[in-house]
Amino acid sequence: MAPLNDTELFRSILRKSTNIVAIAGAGLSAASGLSTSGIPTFRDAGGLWRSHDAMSLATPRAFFKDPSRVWQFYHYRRETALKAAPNPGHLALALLSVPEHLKIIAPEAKFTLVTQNVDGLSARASKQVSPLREPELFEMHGRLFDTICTVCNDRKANFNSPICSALAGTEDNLKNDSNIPLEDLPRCSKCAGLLRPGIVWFEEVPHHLEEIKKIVDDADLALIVGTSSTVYPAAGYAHEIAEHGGTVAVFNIQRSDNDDLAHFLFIGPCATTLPHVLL
Ligand SMILES: CC(C)NC(=O)[C@H](Cc1c[nH]c2ccccc12)NC(=O)[C@H](CCCC/N=C(/NCCC(=O)O)S[C@H]1O[C@H](COP(=O)(O)OP(=O)(O)OC[C@H]2O[C@@H](n3cnc4c(N)ncnc43)[C@H](O)[C@@H]2O)[C@@H](O)[C@H]1O)NC(=O)OCc1ccccc1
Ligand SMILES: [Zn+2]
Repeated sequence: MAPLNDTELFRSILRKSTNIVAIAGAGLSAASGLSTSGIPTFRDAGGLWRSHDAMSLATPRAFFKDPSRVWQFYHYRRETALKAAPNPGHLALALLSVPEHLKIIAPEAKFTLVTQNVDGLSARASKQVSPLREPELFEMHGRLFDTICTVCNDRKANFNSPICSALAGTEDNLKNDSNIPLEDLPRCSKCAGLLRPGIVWFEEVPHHLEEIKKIVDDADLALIVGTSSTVYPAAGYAHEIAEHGGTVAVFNIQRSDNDDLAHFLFIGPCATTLPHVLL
């Protein structure tokens, strides 16, 4: 059956739901960048950064082969995210984490946000709408603003800009790589070992898989927001929820792989559709 975009009907199902989970992707942050094109999604610009395929840079092999290049890639994304701010889409989802608000639109429900984004904008949105509360948020692919030591495994939050002087200004050069010596790349304050970004790269196991599995198993309503649903295990959750009789609502600027199993499809920029449907 073709997915519906009947907001009233969706709201009646939302009101009766008990376990709501949102699965978010790069499209949620698309509207947050300063430049008109916002924060590029992986697909924007053909998924390229400089002349490199962004996904091929997001692997342990790429990092250990050329840490200078991969650090320039993540430095560029850190600086872009630092200049960005949560958009109304982030805020609409963050409000679902506020019990007083959730009680109004879904009296019996629990809400959890699972994001594939590493830009930290959903966490910032939650801080904005409820400063004192730890958001029900799982950043399953890691955080741009975490570092991990490749020697002693120390994980730290690091919002320094630039994260090290050798990377300063490289974010503006969208053409060529500069070859930064290993000793000038971000180093561990404990053992001076080489730091890597606190990101889950391809072939690496995502975070919080156990907790997320329980939430997906219990979910009776899934909001699939701004994702092409091409990367697993995240891309499989909507299927699992539809299979056990849950309702799936897709929010995307265009048709995407998950539409065939969607009960609701809200086409448009999710910074507009999410507040419109949820608030
Ligand atoms: C390419 C794909 C086929 N490969 C995988 O899925 C691989 C391999 C694999 C595992 N299982 C499989 C099963 C089948 C096939 C392959 C696999 N998965 C892995 O390697 C995972 C790890 C994957 C994580 C990799 N790291 C990321 N990110 C951090 C890095 C970084 O950010 O640099 S993935 C990264 O890419 C994905 C990009 O997708 P989207 O976010 O959806 O972005 P995209 O640009 O594609 O689409 C944007 C969408 O938004 C829409 N949009 C745009 N603007 C708007 C707008 N304004 N409003 C609304 N919508 C909008 C567009 O229309 C579009 O639909 C995200 O997940 C993102 O986090 N690890 C793993 O499997 O480990 C082993 C394991 C696992 C479990 C248990 C034991 C062992
Ligand atoms: Zn260390």
